Amino acid sequence: MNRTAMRASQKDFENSMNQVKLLKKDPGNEVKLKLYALYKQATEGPCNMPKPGVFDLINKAKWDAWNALGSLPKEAARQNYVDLVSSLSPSLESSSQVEPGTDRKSTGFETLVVTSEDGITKIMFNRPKKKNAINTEMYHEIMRALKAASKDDSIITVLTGNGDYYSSGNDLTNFTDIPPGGVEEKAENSAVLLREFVGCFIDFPKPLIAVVNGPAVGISVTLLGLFDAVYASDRATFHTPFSHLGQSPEGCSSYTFPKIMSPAKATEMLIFGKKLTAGEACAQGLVTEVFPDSTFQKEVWTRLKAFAKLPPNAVRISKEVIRKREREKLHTVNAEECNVLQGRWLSDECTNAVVNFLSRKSKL
Ligand SMILES: CCCCCCCCCCC/C=C/C(=O)SCCNC(=O)CCNC(=O)[C@H](O)C(C)(C)COP(=O)(O)OP(=O)(O)OC[C@H]1O[C@@H](n2cnc3c(N)ncnc32)[C@H](O)[C@@H]1OP(=O)(O)O
Repeated sequence: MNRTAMRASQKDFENSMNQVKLLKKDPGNEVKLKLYALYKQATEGPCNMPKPGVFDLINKAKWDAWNALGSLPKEAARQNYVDLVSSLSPSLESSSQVEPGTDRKSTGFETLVVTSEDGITKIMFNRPKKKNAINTEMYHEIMRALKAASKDDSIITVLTGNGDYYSSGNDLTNFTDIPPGGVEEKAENSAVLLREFVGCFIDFPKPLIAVVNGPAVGISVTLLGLFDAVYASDRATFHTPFSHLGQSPEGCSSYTFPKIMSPAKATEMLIFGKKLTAGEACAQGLVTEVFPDSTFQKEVWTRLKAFAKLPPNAVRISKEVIRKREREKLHTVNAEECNVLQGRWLSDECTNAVVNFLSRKSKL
């Protein structure tokens, strides 16, 4: 039906708003911005809000889209909204039909799938469409899952990723939701969050195993220095491009990496951003063993199930004996790294790198 000659009623408008919620496929940022702008124009009229600051990327993009509609009348905006939604209709389907393996809640977590069986608690990053980038919610959920795993009856805990990536590290959109207190407050809160997050890995009482199913970036790599074993597919790569991002090492890697792989090799990774293959990471001691991707899951899980049959108290006590001497030192290093990073996040070097990624000008 050609709706352009018609005037959309309030009911049509409301129906379209409901249809948007049922979109199966993400229509993309450009369409979402258009929908947002038309909705605001249809309900509030022309944009007369103050322009958001340069760091507030998402709100600035929304403001730009709304402001670009100028003095378009409310009725016309309502009609354009209805037309735009109806043009998206091929992708309108019930949200219950979402395929498995997408970013949907399955176990009380939005960003993780956490399962426990055969003496193993598995924490799987579950944002495959975003390469398992760690957003603020995921930082909190990982901490919650680790705290629960430390108390459950499993013998070992495993972290892995859903999809083709292990994790692409910190979600760079974490830089965009700036609170009323401004970017300084955001940096301060983020340093507190990061310190608590890394602290959960330092204090974890059971063997912590990484099953690195694909490329790993940033904090998902640095944390590996705090794991008890790291098994990697030969598809995995290990990349810590902190200087490129105007940032500095975290996850205690400024301390663990030089110890694990020698100061010079750690420098190549942490300062110069050298990306290691799984084989190279194994040669440097960061990875315990590499498996061909075709047999990776089968071989690793067979091995982990055997580990999980060991006597639980012996396993836990041995981990304590191996790790306890280092714990205090690691907490000190963690605090220092977070402190330095807090300053880095406010630097032009970091801001430019994040803006370039978010405006699609750069990728690693
Ligand atoms: C003011 C202070 C606030 C600070 C808050 C910080 C809190 C704690 C920080 C702790 C310190 C951590 C540091 C790090 O981890 S540094 C590493 C950061 N990661 C990156 O820089 C990776 C960026 N991603 C890429 O370069 C590429 O996406 C990648 C090479 C990983 C994959 O490329 P490919 O072409 O294969 O795939 P796409 O780029 O198309 O990716 C698919 C979609 O996923 C989105 N994506 C992927 N990674 C990230 C990410 N890290 N952050 C945000 N979004 C990510 C990508 O944009 C695509 O999305 P769309 O489909 O919507 O376009």
